[in-house]
Amino acid sequence: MATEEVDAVVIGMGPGGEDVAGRLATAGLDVVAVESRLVGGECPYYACIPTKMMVRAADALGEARRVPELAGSATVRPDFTPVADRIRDEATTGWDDTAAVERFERTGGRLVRGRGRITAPGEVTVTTDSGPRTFHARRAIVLNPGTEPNVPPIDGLADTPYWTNRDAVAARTAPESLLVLGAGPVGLEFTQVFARFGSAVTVVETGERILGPAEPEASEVLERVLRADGVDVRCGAGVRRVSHSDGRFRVEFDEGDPVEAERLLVATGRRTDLAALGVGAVGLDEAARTIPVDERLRAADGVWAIGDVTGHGAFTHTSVYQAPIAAADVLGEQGPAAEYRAVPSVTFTDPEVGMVGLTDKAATDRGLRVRTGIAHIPSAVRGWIHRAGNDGLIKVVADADRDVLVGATAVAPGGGEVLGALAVAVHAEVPLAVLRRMIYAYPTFHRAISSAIDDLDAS
Ligand SMILES: Cc1cc2nc3c(=O)[nH]c(=O)nc-3n(C[C@H](O)[C@H](O)[C@H](O)COP(=O)(O)OP(=O)(O)OC[C@H]3O[C@@H](n4cnc5c(N)ncnc54)[C@H](O)[C@@H]3O)c2cc1C
Ligand SMILES: NC(=O)c1ccc[n+]([C@@H]2O[C@H](COP(=O)([O-])OP(=O)(O)OC[C@H]3O[C@@H](n4cnc5c(N)ncnc54)[C@H](O)[C@@H]3O)[C@@H](O)[C@H]2O)c1
Repeated sequence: MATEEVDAVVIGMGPGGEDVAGRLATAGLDVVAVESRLVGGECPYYACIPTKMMVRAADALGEARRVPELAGSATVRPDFTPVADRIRDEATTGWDDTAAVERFERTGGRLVRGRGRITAPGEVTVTTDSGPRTFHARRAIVLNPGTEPNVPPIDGLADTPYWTNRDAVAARTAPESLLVLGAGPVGLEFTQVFARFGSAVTVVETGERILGPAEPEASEVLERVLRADGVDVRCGAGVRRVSHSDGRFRVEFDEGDPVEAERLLVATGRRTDLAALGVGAVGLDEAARTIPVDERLRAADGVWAIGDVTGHGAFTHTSVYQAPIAAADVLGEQGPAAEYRAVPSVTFTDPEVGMVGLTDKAATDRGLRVRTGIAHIPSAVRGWIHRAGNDGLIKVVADADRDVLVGATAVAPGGGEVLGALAVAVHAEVPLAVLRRMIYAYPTFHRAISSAIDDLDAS
């Protein structure tokens, strides 16, 4: 088998891989991109985009149900078909990546469909349907393998037709009943969507609260809202056994009664497989979960890594933030280095949970002298006007020694949008004195930021 000489090989065409491969090819490099599934990765076909189409529809149902409290009457009869059609036709084109492949090939790059593995320094071997192909990358190997759903080793689970996010986004109907394992962002977005479409949903979390890494006050608000949506929320619950018969799942717990449901969604986090990627060949730890990278995304000599696998936040915006930095470094160009003090994230429930920087606990664990302030949305003017669906709060975390915000959480209608101002404050390390004297539009949800900062002063 002859080795093919190229300038760069990109393994994995997630959002970041697609970006970096396109940039390198546009710059004139001979680029081979290796993708085993769909060009574009998890986000457009199985994650961000289809789930947010679901969320948009579920939000419309949620708002319509608030009409009686605010504006007369409305009859809501949920139908999942428009959502399923939109995901199939608009978001994923029937899970077909032709347009993305053509977009990449227009940059001059070549796509090789198959699984890539580093087989020696500078060498990638791709297992394709027509046999292995080996490439020698003169300048760079860029790794963007993303993550796979993590399926816990629960007795019986592997033998059942459980769903992961990849199955749930392809649903044609909302199940009559759904049991969700895991109350992280994935589990909670699906939980609320299907609950609002009429499924009887139970969400089971081994941790002591939902959305564990968030501020506890955010978890509390969201749990209350989910319960009001009719969701059975079970925290601190150990699953002992899962079985499936006659079209129904049965889940047994370490304590308490078993639960039966038509569908079971496993949303218990993500996993990587660095051994399969062959990173040991370039001196990296194959047993690790993530690939450590420097501020230019360098992982080893001639190897860069971007996206979820770097462990800097499993978000599309992280992957596409890192991609141009890595591409510039491969091309030997000057440019800004990666900084992660203000990585934002939004869990797109209603209310949205926007977070940036450090939580109170994370800042305290780092040894900072922390002060926090909270403003509750229902008692802010806009929240009071909003009434139905006004659950939420803004919590700010300040470094008392430097008088800047190091983290913030916005749980609110449009909490992800409210987060924008807080993300600027944390990223740019805007002095608290400046945040105190600026003008916040009246009556907006984001005006509650100034109340949270006042609360900080009072604490
Ligand atoms: C249900 C869900 C909802 C989400 N919602 C959001 C959201 O709203 N906002 C947000 O920012 N993030 C969201 N995320 C996270 C987001 O999907 C990821 O962070 C994003 O896809 C970026 O991942 P990535 O670039 O690391 O690679 P991925 O998108 O995971 O793509 C990696 C690609 O590499 C390929 N690959 C892997 N190994 C190999 C190999 N050896 N050879 C060839 N190809 C390989 C895979 O097939 C895949 O296509 C969500 C995730 C899930 C699961
Ligand atoms: N809106 C967004 O930006 C968005 C949306 C979805 C996902 N994501 C990203 O995708 C990643 C994966 O999300 P996720 O929610 O799958 O993972 P996660 O790791 O955030 O949450 C998984 C949850 O499952 C629980 N769990 C683990 N084992 C369990 C078991 N056996 N039974 C019950 N619960 C169990 C964990 O305690 C945890 O709370 C996240 O890191 C997030 O960054 C982002």
